[in-house]
Amino acid sequence: MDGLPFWKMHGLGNDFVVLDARERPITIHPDQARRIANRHRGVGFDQLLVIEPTQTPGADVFMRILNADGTESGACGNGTRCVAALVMADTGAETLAVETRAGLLECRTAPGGVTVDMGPARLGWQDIPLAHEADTLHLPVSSGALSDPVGVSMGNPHAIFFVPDAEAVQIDGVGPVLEHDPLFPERANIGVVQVLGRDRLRYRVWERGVGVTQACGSGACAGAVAAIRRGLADRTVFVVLDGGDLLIEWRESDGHVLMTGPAETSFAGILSRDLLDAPKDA
Ligand SMILES: N[C@H](CCC[C@H](N)C(=O)O)C(=O)O
Repeated sequence: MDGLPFWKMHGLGNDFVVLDARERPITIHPDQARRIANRHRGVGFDQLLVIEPTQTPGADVFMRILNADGTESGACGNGTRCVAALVMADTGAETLAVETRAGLLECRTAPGGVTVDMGPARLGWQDIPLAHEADTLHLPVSSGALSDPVGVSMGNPHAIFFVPDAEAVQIDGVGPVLEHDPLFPERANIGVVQVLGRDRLRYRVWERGVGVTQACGSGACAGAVAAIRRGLADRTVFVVLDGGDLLIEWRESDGHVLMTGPAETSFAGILSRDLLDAPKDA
């Protein structure tokens, strides 16, 4: 059966369909992405990641990131670990430079998985971006019991709300409302953080273009940066997500955020032509 090979991978349960376009171009339209993302009629994924060649000096590959709703993202931390693990296993390299829309991410093998330099945390209101000037340490947006978040971009927009009990938040209720708040012209990933200690944060997420996921690497980075900016955590913290823990360091010397965690392959498969030639209204 003619079709398109893929790998199904995940980082702490944040799951991906990975396509390798290094040898031949692959174009996935938003409606095709939505069809493949469908967990009943397709394969199912939080993000679809396409590995592409790049001419950018210093970069080894380009990684295109599509959310389950077909929208593009500039960052995907868990996905970057998975793509890096796949390509490094293929080439035998111990390091890899992954280019995304948001910049060049240096990856290296680490005990238990992969360390990614996610680049600098972007803290200015235009970087998030916001619809108008605001103090990114105290954003003027709220819904239900959530209010007064910190805005951080890791190449994608995040609003981080601090709560006394992360498990008590009805994130599938407030998440979609906040994701689409007019303060966020490009929408936003919505994170809730409960501080467990100066070196440990509990983080749950409503992802832009996806919904509730088991983990969000860029969100864990944003949550750590937000907690450190608020004086609630030290510069190296464990972030406890539904799917497991990530180690995050917000490096003092250059403001870069380092994320270390697992990258796992579930299976390899073939996307059938039926799925790829999906009707345009999929
Ligand atoms: N799961 C990804 C985040 C994807 C963010 C995406 N939902 C967006 O539109 O920014 C991560 O591990 O960083």
